[in-house]
Amino acid sequence: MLKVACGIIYKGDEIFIGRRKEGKSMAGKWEFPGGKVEENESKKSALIRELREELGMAVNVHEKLGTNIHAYDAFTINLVAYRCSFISAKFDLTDHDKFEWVLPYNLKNYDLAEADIPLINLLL
Ligand SMILES: Nc1nc2c([nH]c(=O)n2[C@H]2C[C@H](O)[C@@H](COP(=O)(O)OP(=O)(O)OP(=O)(O)O)O2)c(=O)[nH]1
Repeated sequence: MLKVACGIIYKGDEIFIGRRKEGKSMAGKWEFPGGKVEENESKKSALIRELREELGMAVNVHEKLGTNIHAYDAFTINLVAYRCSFISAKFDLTDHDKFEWVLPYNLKNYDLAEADIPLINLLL
C-alpha cells in the first residue's frame, strides 16, 4: 500500500490546494500537497520535505486530522492528513500548475483526487 502524507495547510481560515500538473499521475486533480513517505522516513518528515521540494513552502505541522484508505484501479493509497499552519513559501511550482486558498465549505466545488474527498468532511 502506498503511504502518502498530505498537509491541510491553513492561512487564517483558508486552506491551500494545488492542481496536479500535466504529465503527473492524476493530472488536473486538486489535492492537499504532500507526497510519498519513503522507507525510514516519518510521515511528518516526508510532509515537510515534500512541501519544501514542491512549493518552497515552510509550515508548522500539527496533529493528524485523519486517514483515508482508498483503492484506485492501479494501487491502494493510505493518505494521512496533518493540520499545518502556513509560514512562508516561494510558490515555485514543480508538481502543480495552479494553486488556491479556499474556505473549507468551498472544497466540494473542486475536482479533488478521489482519496481526498472523504477528508473534506473532517474540515467542516
Ligand atoms: N500529494 C498528494 N498526493 C495524493 C493526494 N491524494 C492522492 O490520491 N494522491 C496520490 C497521487 C499520487 O499517486 C500519490 C502521491 O505521490 P506524489 O505526488 O508524491 O507522486 P510523485 O511525485 O512520485 O509523482 P507521480 O509518480 O504520482 O506522478 O498519491 C493528495 O491529497 N496529496
